[in-house]
Amino acid sequence: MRDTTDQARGGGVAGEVHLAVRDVSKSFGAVRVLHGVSFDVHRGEVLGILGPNGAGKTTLFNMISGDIRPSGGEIRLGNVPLKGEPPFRRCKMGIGRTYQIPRPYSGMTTFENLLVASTFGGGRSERDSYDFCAQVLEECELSGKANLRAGGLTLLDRKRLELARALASDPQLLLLDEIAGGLTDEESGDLVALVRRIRDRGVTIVWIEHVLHALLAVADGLMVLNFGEKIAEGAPDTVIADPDVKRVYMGIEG
Ligand SMILES: Nc1ncnc2c1ncn2[C@@H]1O[C@H](COP(=O)(O)OP(=O)(O)OP(=O)(O)O)[C@@H](O)[C@H]1O
Repeated sequence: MRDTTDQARGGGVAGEVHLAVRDVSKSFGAVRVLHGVSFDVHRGEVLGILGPNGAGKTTLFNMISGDIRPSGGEIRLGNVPLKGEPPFRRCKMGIGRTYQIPRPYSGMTTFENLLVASTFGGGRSERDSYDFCAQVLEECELSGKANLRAGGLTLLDRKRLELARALASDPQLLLLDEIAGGLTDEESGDLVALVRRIRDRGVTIVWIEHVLHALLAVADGLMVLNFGEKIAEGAPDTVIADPDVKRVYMGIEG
């Protein structure tokens, strides 16, 4: 049985603010990486985050997941300030994430990787985890790979496993960091279909991605970062037509 209530895990009503980021900044020593970034993500929404290399996108995720602390500002899950909550608590509160470079336990099987995420990350009992992880494997089209060592999987399957591990903690807010990078068009199409299925279950998704067509296929809204500052936010069509975005992100002079 879970040791956290649905409310404590950020359970709530579709459409309400699920994640609130307010005036968040981060500096590493004298290097300012993010400055005064604010945005909301509504429950059930898919927000895509774009920005050139080094814009501060992953740093933002690291602060939401609790891997690093902001230098200033506030992050709230619903109405709950996340300040002071360590990553494992945030995971139990319903925040799941993937890493840009997949981080499976390579010596364990695919299924064992999910069990670890489900029991330690999601707080499920081992007994409950077996059925739950089998469902996640099926959803991520990894059932046939359940007993293979994670270290021997193809790139697509490693990306699927990275996503499956995040899902095994049963998140209500899922942070995806460049899961389509390096895949063929067909493979990234499969991944988009999977992200849509997860969204259709009501999971809120924030997706950092350079593969624009993958993001545009599923995002309800886009936000663009450049040199640590938000330069655009809104409906996908409006954002990609924005002259600043074209110049900065796509290298097109308007
Ligand atoms: N722990 C750290 N110490 C010092 N500098 C860091 C640290 N983490 C990130 N940075 C710097 O912060 C900046 C933003 O990095 P970040 O990884 O957030 O960018 P990004 O937008 O995710 O880029 P990419 O698209 O290449 O993944 C970079 O200049 C990076 O070198």
